[in-house]
Amino acid sequence: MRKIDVFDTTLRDGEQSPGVSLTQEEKLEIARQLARLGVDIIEAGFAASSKGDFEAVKRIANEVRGVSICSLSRSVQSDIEQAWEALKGAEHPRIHVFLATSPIHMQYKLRMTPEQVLEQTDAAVRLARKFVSDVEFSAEDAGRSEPDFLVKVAEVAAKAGATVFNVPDTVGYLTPAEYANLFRYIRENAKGIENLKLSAHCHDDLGLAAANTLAAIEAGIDQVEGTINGIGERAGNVALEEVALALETRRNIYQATFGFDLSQIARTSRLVSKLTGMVVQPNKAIVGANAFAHESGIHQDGMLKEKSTYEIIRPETVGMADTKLVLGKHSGRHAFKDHITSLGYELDGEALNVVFRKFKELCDKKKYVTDEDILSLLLEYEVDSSKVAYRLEYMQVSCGTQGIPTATIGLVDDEQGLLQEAAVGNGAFDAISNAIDRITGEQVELLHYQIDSVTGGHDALAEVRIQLRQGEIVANGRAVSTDTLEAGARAYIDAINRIIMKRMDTFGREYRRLKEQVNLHA
Ligand SMILES: CC(=O)SCCNC(=O)CCNC(=O)[C@H](O)C(C)(C)COP(=O)(O)OP(=O)(O)OC[C@H]1O[C@@H](n2cnc3c(N)ncnc32)[C@H](O)[C@@H]1OP(=O)(O)O
Ligand SMILES: CC(C)C(=O)C(=O)O
Repeated sequence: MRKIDVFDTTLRDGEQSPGVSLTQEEKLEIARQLARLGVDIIEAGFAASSKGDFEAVKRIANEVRGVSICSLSRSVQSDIEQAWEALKGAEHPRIHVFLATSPIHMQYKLRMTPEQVLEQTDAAVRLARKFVSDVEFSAEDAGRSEPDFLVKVAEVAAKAGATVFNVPDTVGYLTPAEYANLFRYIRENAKGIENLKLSAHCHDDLGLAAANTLAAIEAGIDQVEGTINGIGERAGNVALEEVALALETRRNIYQATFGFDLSQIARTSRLVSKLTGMVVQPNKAIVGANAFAHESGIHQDGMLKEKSTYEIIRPETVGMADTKLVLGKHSGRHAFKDHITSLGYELDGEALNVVFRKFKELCDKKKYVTDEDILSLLLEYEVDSSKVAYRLEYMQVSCGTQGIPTATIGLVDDEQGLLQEAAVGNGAFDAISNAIDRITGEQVELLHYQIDSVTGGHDALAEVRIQLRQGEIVANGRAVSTDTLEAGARAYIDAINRIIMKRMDTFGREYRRLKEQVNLHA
């Protein structure tokens, strides 16, 4: 297995993401975690760019051991000197000098001729080599540079003492085949670069950063540059965790490794996301919240039977929590049953069908169905009073700032079928309860009405609890719905049904008492 050097630039190119600015402490914390992950070189910053960056590079150089610490530097004397000042305390210091080599950059940005670029490359690398034995030279915008000119730059850099020649696709322009061919071209045509390590540095402007990096690896390069979570200038850099896992999962193709402790990937990703404020998109490969989540019934069924049906990487390999079977509108009975079993419920047959149907209805109303929602459905099923008397068939409510609140209610009773009534009230719920009272003919007193949100958000389930009294009998009703008025109506009906249940039970007990008395006297 070929070992590829990993050059992490989360703290330099990653910090160039708009809006990201890390403190010294934060940079140090990330650098320590990168060392734990197993990167080979940490580009700690651009020492000459600001006092803060200088100090951060210096601290990381002094405090992080076991890895090379590097500072970026323009090909100018003062930048290189400052890089060295900052890196002095490092166990393995590297100075990374760069100069653009594409016609566009040379003409418009640097206002230099190709000859001047060659001269400055030579001078910059030679100066850096006076301070350190490890010097990387980057031909900025190599992706849009003339291959023959790059060959010349590589030769000059190698002769001046560079150890690494980086070929950045600075603007993410190349395709995988073009990038791979560029490396082959340089390796085959440049003279005296046998000891020069070739390095890939990809940006994701066309979403090709990972594909380009892998193509470069296939072309035999020695070093990969990238960032954690793919953060960086514009669309970002290649995400190192993606390449690491591609190498791991497709060893048969690449036969190369980063040598990472893969179990540190999730932790590193979370740390970088937290400290930079760059949120990881849920569907991001390897480290996104959905990367190991399965929502649809067919996939969940497959996962329950054999994980390899839909998973090419085990989440624990990268330190993520176990696979999530997310329950949603696309889930099936297998996954639903498995999930409620994990919540401590054993349902089968018709009972499972009833709760599963209610779950599907809820999924059509709510974006995310949480465990609390499911527990509410299960509770509602367990204590379903509609088996005793009334069930809500429909309700229609009219209310507003003007006019009288009015409710039309349709209840079903197994013996009498559909029963309908309308009523007005002081408010919408009052109108609803009056219409229900008309249908049931029950004389009840409302003792308590309480509404709570089961979960958060606009589509949260509302839970209504109601207490009613009829003479000596007090009964509680409870219901949940995404509609607060519907939850109120169902809770009210639930309480009435329980009053009826209790009354029947009381009559039953009285009947049994009288019957026992008659038997005693007989
Ligand atoms: C592809 C990359 O990611 S490259 C790294 C990009 N990162 C950064 O730029 C972040 C840090 N940068 C900074 O803080 C500032 O740009 C500084 C401190 C480096 C320079 O600031 P200033 O002196 O104000 O110059 P400014 O940034 O406006 O312009 C850049 C100058 O450097 C020159 N330059 C650009 N690249 C190089 C290079 N590799 N070597 C030498 N000179 C260079 C430009 O031609 C321009 O020179 P000019 O002033 O003669 O026209
Ligand atoms: C400085 C170089 C390596 C760079 O960041 C780029 O070209 O994208």
